[in-house]
Amino acid sequence: MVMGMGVECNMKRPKVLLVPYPAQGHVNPMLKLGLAFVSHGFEPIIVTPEFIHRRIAANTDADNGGVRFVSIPDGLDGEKGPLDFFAIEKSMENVMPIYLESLLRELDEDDDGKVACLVIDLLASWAIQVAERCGVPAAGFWPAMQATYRLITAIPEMIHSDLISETGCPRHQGTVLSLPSQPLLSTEDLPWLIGTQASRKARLKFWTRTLERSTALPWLLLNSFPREFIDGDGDSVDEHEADHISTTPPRTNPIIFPVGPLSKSSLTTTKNPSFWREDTSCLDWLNHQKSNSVIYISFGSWVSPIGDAKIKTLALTLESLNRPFIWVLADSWRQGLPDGYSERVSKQGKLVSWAPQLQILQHEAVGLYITHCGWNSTMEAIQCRKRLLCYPVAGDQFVNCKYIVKVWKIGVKMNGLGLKDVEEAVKKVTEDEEMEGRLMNIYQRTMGEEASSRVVGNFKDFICGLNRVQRCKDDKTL
Ligand SMILES: O=c1ccn([C@@H]2O[C@H](COP(=O)(O)OP(=O)(O)O[C@H]3O[C@H](CO)[C@@H](O)[C@H](O)[C@H]3O)[C@@H](O)[C@H]2O)c(=O)[nH]1
Repeated sequence: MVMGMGVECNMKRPKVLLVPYPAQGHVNPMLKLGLAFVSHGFEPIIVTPEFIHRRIAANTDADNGGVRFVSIPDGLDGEKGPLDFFAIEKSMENVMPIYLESLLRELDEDDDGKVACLVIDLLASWAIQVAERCGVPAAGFWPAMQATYRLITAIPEMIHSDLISETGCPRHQGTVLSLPSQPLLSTEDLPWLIGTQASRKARLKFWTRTLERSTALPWLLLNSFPREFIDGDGDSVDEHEADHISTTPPRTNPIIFPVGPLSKSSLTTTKNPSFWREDTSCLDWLNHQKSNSVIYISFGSWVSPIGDAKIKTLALTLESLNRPFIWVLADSWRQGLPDGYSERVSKQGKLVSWAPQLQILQHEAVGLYITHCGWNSTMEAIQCRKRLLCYPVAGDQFVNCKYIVKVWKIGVKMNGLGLKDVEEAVKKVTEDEEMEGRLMNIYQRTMGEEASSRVVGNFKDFICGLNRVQRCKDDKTL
């Protein structure tokens, strides 16, 4: 199934197939990347599993600026409710590859232009083997910070130095890790430490397989800003207390091109492809609130629910804070709310299932953002210069939180969701008079003129590399 309009053009345009991991925080930046390819004369096609395709088709009215979306069968029943990480992994490993392969071969034989390249989200590393089988060049895509990428590439070294076990468990609680030019992280921040012992083990296996497959890639497009590591030592822990992971950066392959943050693409105003219908009524409500008064709360799209008990605690906290709020809470998470809660707070706040997040963050009535520290949300908050109250839940969010709190100092980590925890954090961020200036600094560093021109240059360098490979390929077939 195909949707979205291709750019009207008679010339043959080489195609680029973009394969995101099927989650909102991955498809959004992939679309922006696709738009960058459009501006270089390519025809980008984003390939998603059917369950995602159906959601985007039902909830997004926007034209995609010349990027096409194409679906492939996934063998999943997305109607039944949220799919978990392992169900999606099973589909990616066992069902989707043959369909991507036949789509790729079909498109490559198309008279309108051959497939020049696949851009593959490293969390969808299954597609690397498909590209290899079809003899089409492939670039990796890393949707988050380079710091997290380095942490993942350091897995073999961490096992070797006995910092973690073969199954990914930290050997000692509270061990501090030091990667060159990065803030000190603790072994508790490792991205695969989610859920039960068995799930942690399975997630580490997912990452080691990803690493093995990605060594074959010549390029990696990174959804982070150039020079991420320039002042990376915000923590004051004595270096000697840290366990060093000395061999990083360990690999020369792939060549890394920082082309982000793709959430703030200067190329276009094309909207994100929403998986859920946005409740825009909160924008009108915001217009009636005082400047800087509203707290926005969202835990992104791809977190295990924080659980009924925590939802109840946060609900009561928000009510007691007596400040206006907008809380993104999917219907499936609402059973944790106290009885009659929605009616009780209907004057104070708005509960929405899915929000126009960027527009909310851009609004002057919003003063604070309680966030799970997903990478796109973090960059959107910086774009809108909003102070952050951090409550990381899973994956890379702990690393992002370290940067927000310790390196850039534009937010505070909350120790819990109870009234005292949240009140303390609110006090700390609002009383910090220098935070405004630091937000401006990190905005300039990530999205200012110099950063933007480096991003444009990096993307051009990548395209030059791709064209060189294409010329070699063409020469060989002559
Ligand atoms: O009501 C909402 C809530 C979110 N968003 C958008 O959805 C995206 C969410 O992205 P992100 O903040 O990165 O969160 P997740 O969707 O949870 O992203 C997953 O993918 C990211 C990129 O790899 C990781 O950093 C996160 O930890 C992981 O959970 C952002 O663009 C938001 O603007 C909306 O439009 N409306």
